[in-house]
Amino acid sequence: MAIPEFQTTAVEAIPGIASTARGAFRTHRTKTLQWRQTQLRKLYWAMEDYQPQILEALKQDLHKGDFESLLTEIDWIKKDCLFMLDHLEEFMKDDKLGGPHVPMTHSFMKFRVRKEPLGTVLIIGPYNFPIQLTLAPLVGAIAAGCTAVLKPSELTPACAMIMKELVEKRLDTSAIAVVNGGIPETNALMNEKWDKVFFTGSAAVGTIIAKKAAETLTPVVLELGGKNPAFITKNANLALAAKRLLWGKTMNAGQVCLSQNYVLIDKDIVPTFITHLNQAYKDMFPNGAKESPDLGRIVNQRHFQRLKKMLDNTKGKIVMGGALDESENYIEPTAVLVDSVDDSMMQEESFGPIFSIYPVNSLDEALNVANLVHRTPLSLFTFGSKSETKRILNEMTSGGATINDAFFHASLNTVPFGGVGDSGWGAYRGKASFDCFTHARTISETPIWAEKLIAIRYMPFDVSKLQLFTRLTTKKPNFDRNGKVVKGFGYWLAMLCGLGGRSAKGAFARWLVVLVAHYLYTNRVGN
Ligand SMILES: NC(=O)c1ccc[n+]([C@@H]2O[C@H](COP(=O)([O-])OP(=O)(O)OC[C@H]3O[C@@H](n4cnc5c(N)ncnc54)[C@H](O)[C@@H]3O)[C@@H](O)[C@H]2O)c1
Ligand SMILES: CC1=C(/C=C/C(C)=C/C=C/C(C)=C/C=C/C=C(C)/C=C/C=C(C)/C=C/C=C(\C)C=O)C(C)(C)CCC1
Repeated sequence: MAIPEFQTTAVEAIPGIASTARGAFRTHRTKTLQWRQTQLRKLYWAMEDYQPQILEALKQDLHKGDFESLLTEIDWIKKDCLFMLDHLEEFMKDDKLGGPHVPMTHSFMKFRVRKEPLGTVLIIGPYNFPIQLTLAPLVGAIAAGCTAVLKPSELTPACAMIMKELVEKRLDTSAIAVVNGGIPETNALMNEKWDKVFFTGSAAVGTIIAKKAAETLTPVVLELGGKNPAFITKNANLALAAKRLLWGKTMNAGQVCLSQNYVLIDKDIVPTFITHLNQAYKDMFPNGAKESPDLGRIVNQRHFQRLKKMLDNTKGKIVMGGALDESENYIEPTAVLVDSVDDSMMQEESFGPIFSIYPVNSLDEALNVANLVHRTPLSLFTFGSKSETKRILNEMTSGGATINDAFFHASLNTVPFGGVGDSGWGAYRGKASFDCFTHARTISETPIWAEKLIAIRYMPFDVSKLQLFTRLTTKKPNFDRNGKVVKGFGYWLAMLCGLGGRSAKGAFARWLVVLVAHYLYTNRVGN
């Protein structure tokens, strides 16, 4: 089966496509467990059956090797479908509210949280993992019972066309559609009313999307990029740090939103680190990176030129790699030793196989620089002692973080993934994907028979009844005006009854030990 030639969707057709998806949601059929399961099962098999075409499309668009395409794109989505199918019924169930959430006075009103699909959603994908980052949000949308329109990146046209075909041939086409194109088509889509827009891409375009969505108070998820730091201290295993950080910059030719932009490293260990980096490079690419069937290419000329400009403008020194070949958008994995935060290699998001090494005098300086370059990056990486790692995690935030490695925290499709601040809003993957497209709707049910009990709320009010109500529903604070915990009579009584245990479990365990000890003592041999 050949990959169809890229074709943009007619802008005039877009309102109709959106309206069909909205209409499908209004039929309520996408809310059923059966519809969700069927679509997820069909998506799973579509990924299996279209595997050869997807592999070919990823090769055409990004020169992606089969190993990466299977691991991070095709098998990723299959795993997503299976995870959702395994947990869907459990995720869809109402959360019954009781215990600490609902006081005794409200206990007969059956408070619960119902999980409702948000409605019809728009998913806008980027080019770097074109299949994963367009279809993984779709898995969440289907699981939640939403209808969806996908807008894959036009920079990976073969993948965009395969996704269109796959959706149109295998899924419920009145509920799920693919619109192909670039800016005009995305603008036309954004002129429609959505119940959520899920955008993955650059901060610049994310800003455009968020502004437009704000006009109609449409909620948005933004999965953006960042200038991600790696910290290396004298206590790190330098050979391992070099190897693992090189991995982070070679997967998908470094076109990974999470990969390190720069490495902050103690100045005394810079030469050793560079030696290890070059050794790791030789081990990974024994015949040179360009000859490797595993290393991808930069997606297009524009991005090739963007990366070339970063290298042309640097005042730093290339200490690994440095070769470029415009004819095939090839950039060798490259490290540049820099001495200023104003360097082009520090200022721009690399999103390619190039990164900078910035020597520092101390961890204090490293933290200052990192907070200055980008205070809320998508990820950060630490290589050092436990206490240094603790300090870095405490003094600098990020969407996610990995200790002793490049972006490994994002290598699992079942744990939440997202940015913080200007590297992203919202999270998905695993249960978070279901929650992302779900409205948590609190429901209560007032029993008819309870009318007398709750008549206190009606005018004319009776203050004496309010006092009783307040006594029943209000807890006394166990702290004073200075924020200090007050250990009153209740506290000491609980401690005494619990034999010093602070929780019911602890008290139970203590009493159990006492009773067993007592039993053994009274029944001891010779008694
Ligand atoms: N956090 C994440 O999960 C994540 C994942 C991948 C990429 N990224 C980020 O995405 C960026 C690279 O991806 P990209 O180049 O595909 O991003 P991009 O922002 O250029 O494009 C993303 C999408 O927006 C559309 N688009 C582009 N310009 C537009 C405009 N002016 N108006 C409306 N829509 C427009 C594109 O067609 C595409 O579908 C990097 O910054 C990277 O860090 C983030
Ligand atoms: C436990 C047993 C074994 C050991 C198995 C081991 C150690 C397996 C290790 C597997 C590894 C290293 C897997 C790495 C996976 C990396 C992935 C999936 C990376 C994904 C990256 C992504 C999705 C990037 C996303 C980018 C984004 C969102 C932005 O641009 C055996 C096998 C030894 C024996 C049995 C028991």
